[in-house]
Amino acid sequence: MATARRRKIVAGNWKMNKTVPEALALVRELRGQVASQGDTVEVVVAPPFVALQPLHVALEGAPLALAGQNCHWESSGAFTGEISAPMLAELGCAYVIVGHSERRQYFGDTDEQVNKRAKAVRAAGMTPIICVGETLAERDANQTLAVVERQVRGALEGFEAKDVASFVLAYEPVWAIGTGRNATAAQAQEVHAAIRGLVERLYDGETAGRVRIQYGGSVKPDNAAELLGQPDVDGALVGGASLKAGDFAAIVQAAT
Ligand SMILES: O=C(CO)COP(=O)(O)O
Repeated sequence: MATARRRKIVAGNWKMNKTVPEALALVRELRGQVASQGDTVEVVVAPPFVALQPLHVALEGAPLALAGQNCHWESSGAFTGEISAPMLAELGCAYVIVGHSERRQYFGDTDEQVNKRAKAVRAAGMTPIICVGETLAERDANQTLAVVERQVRGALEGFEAKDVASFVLAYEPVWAIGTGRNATAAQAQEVHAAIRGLVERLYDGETAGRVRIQYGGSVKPDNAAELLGQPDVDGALVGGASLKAGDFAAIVQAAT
């Protein structure tokens, strides 16, 4: 497999948190704290949709990219309450998270829908951050690699190597999300290596060497360095700890 030098990517998934004034205050703080890491680590924030436009303006020239937390697969139409990929691109988003386990659990997102969303993101010129991960019951039943493989295959269906090489995959074990119980570095590395191996089988070594794989699930300042130090862990997708500038900046620092 090609040993490409992958630039680490740390993204904050704010989920349904922060009003617009709170979002502006958080990025104002963050901007100062992550400014110097901008070259070695890519830093991304994914606020609620309503904060995207004000943050787009506030982040002008800052080393912080914007992401949407989800999008619909059609570009427009009668889909009340939905947001399309071109709408997110217009607001300056470089990334869109698709297939987050909360979408799969609470809103019924299927592998096929995740694939359609990822295609819409790519077609709009952005990069999908495709989330996969097993539940505790699946891990206990030794199904982890089978579940993750099914999700990755489903999400990547119909994509070519050149697309996938630029994508971000995020391994987020469901049992580690918001629980304070992170996967150990060894558990994360095992699944990340399996995902990279699968990308090599589906595409080629060059693509597998370039695709970036984030770990997510209770990433905090005190466990980030060990997780991010694993050879196949190319960044972090951070929930709770991304809501505090100091904690998020410390995780970004751990990625440098
Ligand atoms: O779901 C996550 C990021 O997408 C992880 O959330 P926590 O960091 O709060 O566990």
